[in-house]
This record gives sequence, C-alpha cells and structure tokens, in this order.
Amino acid sequence: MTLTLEAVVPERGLHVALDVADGETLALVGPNGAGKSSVLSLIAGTLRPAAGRITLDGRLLSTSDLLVPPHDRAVTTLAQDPVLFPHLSVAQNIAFGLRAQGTPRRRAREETSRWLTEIGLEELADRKPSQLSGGQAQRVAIARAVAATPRLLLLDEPMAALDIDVAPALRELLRRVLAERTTILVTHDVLDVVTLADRVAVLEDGRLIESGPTAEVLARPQEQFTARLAGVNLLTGTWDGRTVDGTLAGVAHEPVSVGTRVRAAVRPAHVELLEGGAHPSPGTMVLARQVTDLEPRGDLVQVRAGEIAADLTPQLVARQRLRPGDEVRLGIRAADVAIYPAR
Ligand SMILES: Nc1ncnc2c1ncn2[C@@H]1O[C@H](COP(=O)(O)OP(=O)(O)OP(=O)(O)O)[C@@H](O)[C@H]1O
Repeated sequence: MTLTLEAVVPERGLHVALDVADGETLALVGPNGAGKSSVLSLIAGTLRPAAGRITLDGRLLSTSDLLVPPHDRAVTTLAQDPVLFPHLSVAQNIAFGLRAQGTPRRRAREETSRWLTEIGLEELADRKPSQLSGGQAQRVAIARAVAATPRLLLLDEPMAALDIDVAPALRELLRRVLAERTTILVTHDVLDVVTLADRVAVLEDGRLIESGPTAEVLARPQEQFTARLAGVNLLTGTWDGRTVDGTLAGVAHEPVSVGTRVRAAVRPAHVELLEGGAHPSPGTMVLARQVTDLEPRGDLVQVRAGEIAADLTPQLVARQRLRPGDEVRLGIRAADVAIYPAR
C-alpha cells in the first residue's frame, strides 16, 4: 500500500511532500508544533489541503476540492490514549472492526481469538475497558486497529501515555504487528525510531528538512533536531583537510573535498572537561565555552556549553561546582569527531 502526499495548509504553516512505500514504517519526528499531527490529519481525512494531493495505492484521497471521508479511506489511526468502546468487552472490541468490514461471524471469532493470543490477553477477553490498565487497553486498541486490516496505519505517539515499564512489551508487540504493514509513526522517542522505523522523516516548521533510512539518518544527521535524536553534538563548517573552520579536528571516513561544507558529529560522552590547568593529551582540540545548562542524563550529568554537550560524571561536576555561566575548556579528540559532507 503506497502513500504519496503533497500538501499545503497555509493556516498551519504546512508545506510537505512525502511517500511511504508498501510495507514500510516511516517515523515522523520533529519539534512540538512542527506539523506532525497535521500530516496525520491530512492522511486520515480530517484536514483538507489548500493545495496538493494525497493518494493511497493510486486512489486519490484528497485534493483542494476532493475529500474522501475518513471512514472510506482504509486508514486507521491509533492515538496516544486508547479509544475503546466502553460497553463492549475486550473480545467484542477486537471483533468490532472485523465485523464492520464484513468478516463472517465465525471467522471474526477465530481472528479475535488469534489476536487475543497475540496480545497476551486471552484471560481478559470478557473484561470491559474500564477494568484494564493503560498498557492492556493500548494492546486491545492495537489489536482492534490492525485486525481490521487497514491499508495504512497511523500511530500518533502510541506509547506516550503509558508507564515507562509497560512500554518495552508494547514496543515489541508493535514491532511484530507492524513488520509487514504500511505505517506512519509519530514519535518523540528515539527507541521507537530505532526499533520500529525503516525510514525517518524530520519535520520542522511545517517542512520536511531531512529524511532517509533510519540507520543512515541517525549515523549522519544533517540537522540539529536529528542530531539530538541521534544523541550527538553536531557542528557545521568548512573543511580544510584536517579541521572544521580551523578549530575542530576530525576524521572523514569518506572522501571530502577541501573547502566544502561539512558536518562534524561527536558524542557527548567523548567530550571531556579539562580541569584547572590540565594540558590536553596529544590530538585533543580544546574549545573554550560558557556553560549554558546542566541536566541529568542516566547516571551522568549532561553539561551544555553553547552548541556542545558533554556527559560528565556527577563527581566531576560537583568537584568543579559547575554552574550556568561558568567558563570551561572542553577537550575533543580528533579520532572521536566524524566528518561527512553537509547536504
Ligand atoms: N486544530 C488546529 N487548528 C488550527 N491550528 C492548529 C490546529 N492544530 C494544530 N495547529 C497548528 O498547526 C501547527 C502544527 O501543529 P501540529 O499539532 O500538527 O504539530 P505537531 O508536530 O504534531 O506538534 P506536537 O509534537 O506538539 O504534537 C502549529 O502551529 C499548531 O499551532
């Protein structure tokens, strides 16, 4: 099921074009207000483009003067909060979609029972949604959405409303059920991206600023948002064959012409704080910066200094009494800086 979309929605500042190939999961990421939910609404048929066209398997779904209604698109949306029929049992909720699309009663029963096993809730088949935990309800919502075999599945942060300890099992369920299905997944979570998405599209201010296969986009991010998602510092400048702008030495793992614009990526864990008068070891570049903020990062503290973040131990941060506004010297080894062309 192939989706093609080109749409302009001026009142939302949206001007976007994207394709999703058959069986592919595309992660749509971007800052708050970038337009991710609006793209889902366009595809679901609850928002009309002022210009452009949306097709699913060659069928025209939306233009400025055509809007196939949401129920007639074979597109299903799964939202953050599971929406289940409160008066129907778990099994009836799953069977509902099947029956609505004309599956005979007996087949629908068999399919429902298969789905109950798939989501691990056979025991709870007769419960009402109000008797389920958030994670259980979301499993039922996934089964109901997918059992009805939509051509395209839209997932809008399906794990965001759940406790952190139920997310891994749900992610694993999604990994299984999305494997062969055409899906667009809106998420803020890099784990969703790396475990579920074949491709990533980055939306900012209503425009697509970067897209490509997940591993490639995360290995060579081009934009700050993508770099943060990938967990690296990203600097941009001109390559002189050894350094970027004469200040940051790095290693290019592919031919990069002198004088071209490059990106330099370095992990915060590879940025060291040079204490007091400490001399940098050979091959280490020193950058003088001012601390802008500090935030916890696992069992480390991430110290941001301008465009560079360093992951430091709490002991070191305490010893140095680091505060926003402090002047620091950061050391980065050339071998830890990956250089690649800016696109
Ligand atoms: N129902 C609406 N009516 C008018 N404008 C809207 C509506 N919903 C969103 N917008 C605007 O459209 C733009 C895109 O918002 P959208 O919700 O699509 O972004 P998003 O990337 O999904 O953000 P978030 O990550 O915060 O959910 C924003 O400027 C927003 O204020």
